[in-house]
Amino acid sequence: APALRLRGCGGGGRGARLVFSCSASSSSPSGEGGFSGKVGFLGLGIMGAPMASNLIKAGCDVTVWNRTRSKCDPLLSLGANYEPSPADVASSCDVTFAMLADPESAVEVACGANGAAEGMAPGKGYVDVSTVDAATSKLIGKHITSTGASFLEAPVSGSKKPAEDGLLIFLTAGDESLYNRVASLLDVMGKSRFFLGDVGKGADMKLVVNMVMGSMMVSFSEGLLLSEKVGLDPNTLVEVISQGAISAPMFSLKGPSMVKAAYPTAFPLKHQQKDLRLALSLAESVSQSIPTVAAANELYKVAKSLGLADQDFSAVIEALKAKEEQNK
Ligand SMILES: NC(=O)C1=CN([C@@H]2O[C@H](COP(=O)(O)OP(=O)(O)OC[C@H]3O[C@@H](n4cnc5c(N)ncnc54)[C@H](OP(=O)(O)O)[C@@H]3O)[C@@H](O)[C@H]2O)C=CC1
Ligand SMILES: O=CCCC(=O)O
Repeated sequence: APALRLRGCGGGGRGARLVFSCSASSSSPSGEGGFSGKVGFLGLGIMGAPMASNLIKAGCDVTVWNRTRSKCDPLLSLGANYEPSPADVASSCDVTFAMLADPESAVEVACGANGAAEGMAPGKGYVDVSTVDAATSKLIGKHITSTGASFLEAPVSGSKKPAEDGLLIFLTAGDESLYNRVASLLDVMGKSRFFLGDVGKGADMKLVVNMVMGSMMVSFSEGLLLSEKVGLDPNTLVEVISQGAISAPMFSLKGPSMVKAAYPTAFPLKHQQKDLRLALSLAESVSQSIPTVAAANELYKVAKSLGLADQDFSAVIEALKAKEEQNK
């Protein structure tokens, strides 16, 4: 019998809440209340590959596509099917997930030539788990729903390791019946899910979370460098922080390698900068001032110009080091 597992489920509508419930479907999406049908997955990068892999391992019938074809191979070895375009995946599957880099690629894959919308039809669903802004998500949703299919945005909190471990947090919004239909699939890939209302609310939540994270990383970087400059061991700073009120897994996880100037990529710096850019635009849309985020964004831009776009976002500390050098 499948093991019982605690899962957090966001309540519906406005003011979503975290309600814990027991789910008996941690390892299998099929069964009562589960998903029966074919699942498509578009975009097999750092996040998409382990998410699709977990669906396959849970027994789902998965069909994959990725712009760079070779990234499909490990999934095909696990038993996935392949289709040569997003449209072909969408037309051969009941529900299709997409995990793309940014707004431009998410729109291209969903709405472009041979895009997923071309393969959509009534009864099918499209779940975009990429991090994009609300306007992009609404545009994609409009294309998908114009075919009679349903649309759910479901960006995720959690990085490479939670994706591998099936411990992501889904921030969903859009079609609530599609949300309920794919709940068991989300539970294979994640540890909790929130339904936040109309399309755009999931994207907004994701950008707010990531803008906090991006600024935290800059502040942490400044602390590491200052501690070293005043003769403290930055490793001790990491340890002290880990025991106090500002303890965060991110600091404990990334601090030791940052001290060694190593930035193995879990969350690419270029994506963090994209999220800060989108968060700044979100804040602008409601005349909210977010000066700390604006300053952090400038540092990520400097880091990109130093050739660090594909390193982990913790490499932003190198932008501070470069500024130090300039000031000498
Ligand atoms: N990494 C992380 O920790 C997290 C990332 N995210 C978000 O998830 C999304 C994916 O992130 P991640 O997996 O890390 O990113 P990657 O850069 O590893 O993967 C990006 C994916 O997008 C595809 N892609 C890029 N441009 C195009 C295009 N023009 N047409 C078609 N496909 C394209 C890539 O294809 P190809 O292989 O051909 O390049 C690849 O499959 C991003 O929105 C990111 O912000 C969210 C939570 C955590
Ligand atoms: O978008 C990336 C989020 C990374 C994380 O939540 O650890």
